[in-house]
Amino acid sequence: MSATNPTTTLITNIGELMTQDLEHRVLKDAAIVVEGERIAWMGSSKDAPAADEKIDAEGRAVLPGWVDSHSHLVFAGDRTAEFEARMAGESYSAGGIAVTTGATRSVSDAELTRLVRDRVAEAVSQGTTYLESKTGYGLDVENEARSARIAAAEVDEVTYLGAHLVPAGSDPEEYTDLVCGDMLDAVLPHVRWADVFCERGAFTEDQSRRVLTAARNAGLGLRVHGNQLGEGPGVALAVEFAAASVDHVNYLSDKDIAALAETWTGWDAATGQGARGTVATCLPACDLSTRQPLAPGRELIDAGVQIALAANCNPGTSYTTSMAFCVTTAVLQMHLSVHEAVRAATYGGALALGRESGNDVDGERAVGSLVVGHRADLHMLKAPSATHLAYRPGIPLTHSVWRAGIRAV
Ligand SMILES: N=CN[C@@H](CCC(=O)O)C(=O)O
Ligand SMILES: [Zn+2]
Repeated sequence: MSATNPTTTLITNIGELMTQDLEHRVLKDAAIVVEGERIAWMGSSKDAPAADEKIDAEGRAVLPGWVDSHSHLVFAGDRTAEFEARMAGESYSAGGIAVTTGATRSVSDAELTRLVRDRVAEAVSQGTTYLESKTGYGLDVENEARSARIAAAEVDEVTYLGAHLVPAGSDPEEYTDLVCGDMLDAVLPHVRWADVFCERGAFTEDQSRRVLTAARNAGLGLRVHGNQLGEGPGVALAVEFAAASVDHVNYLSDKDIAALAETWTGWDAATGQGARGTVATCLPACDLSTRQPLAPGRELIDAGVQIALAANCNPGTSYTTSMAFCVTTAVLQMHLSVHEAVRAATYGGALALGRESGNDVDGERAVGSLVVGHRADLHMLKAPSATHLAYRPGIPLTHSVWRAGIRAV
């Protein structure tokens, strides 16, 4: 252990340490040492070194904290009435985004910040330790820039989603110009990613292509909301632009699955080396709340596609921050194994955000897996194994959480 930072915590007597590392190791009767913000040591309890502080896990399981790579946390208001109508048989349409945009524009910066902060706290209390949020409920230059600025202060990764909906009364082509021009310039200091809702009722293939091109030229990483409400060009566009992820992916043709798989052929899963492909991000809470077919996570994995699971917290389609619920659903209804589901919600999310391997020199530590040198993002369960996440559905199983080495729960 380094002499420069004497604060070390040994967590010992871990019943199951699911590392989600490249070897997919699951250690029994394990221990882990956290030093500052990093993982300093992992191994068998009996070999554990001394530390400043010692915590007895009493046989509980420890996993990486959840990496939630898709959310829309910058909003005010809710859409209870729309949800009730949907449960009564209405179908989801993108138009509801306008309702949230009106509510979001109407609150002060301080109130919007408080709302985002409360949602982050809710997520962390359930084991989420790394969180992305999109803009997309501002939809004009001033309000998109405000959303991006507030998000940048509260979450780990910010995605620009000016291309969420064409505001009522705007010409779609002129609005797309704005998204690619002044609005992009205004958000740029605060964001690392750009996204486009490529779907009927939102942005066409051509408009989406323009948004992705402008964002790429501005140096942003790309993601796409695609194939949520029907088959469409979203996946093909994401592949064409080498996007980091395509999200939703409910309606996929065989060609879409093959195209996604093809993006991963230059990447070696055993070493994490080579060109990363496009992650398919499945959003099971959203699928249930919109009564869409669950994304074909099993087929995607079997085809060789790296997938992520994310909560997609937003007031329209998925008003939850619970990654555990997504993992449970992925096991019970999407036919993933527990290990696969936890991997998609940790390592998979990190892959989707380009944070699965880190540079330990400049502090950009990797997240989503438990490896010496990676960020100490730990999730201890009130259970002896991760299997309990699916075996005991709906039971809050978070016992404690460390985020960048700091005890958060
Ligand atoms: N599908 C597009 N965007 C959000 C929903 C936005 C809303 O309805 O407010 C989603 O990811 O599901
Ligand atoms: Zn979304």
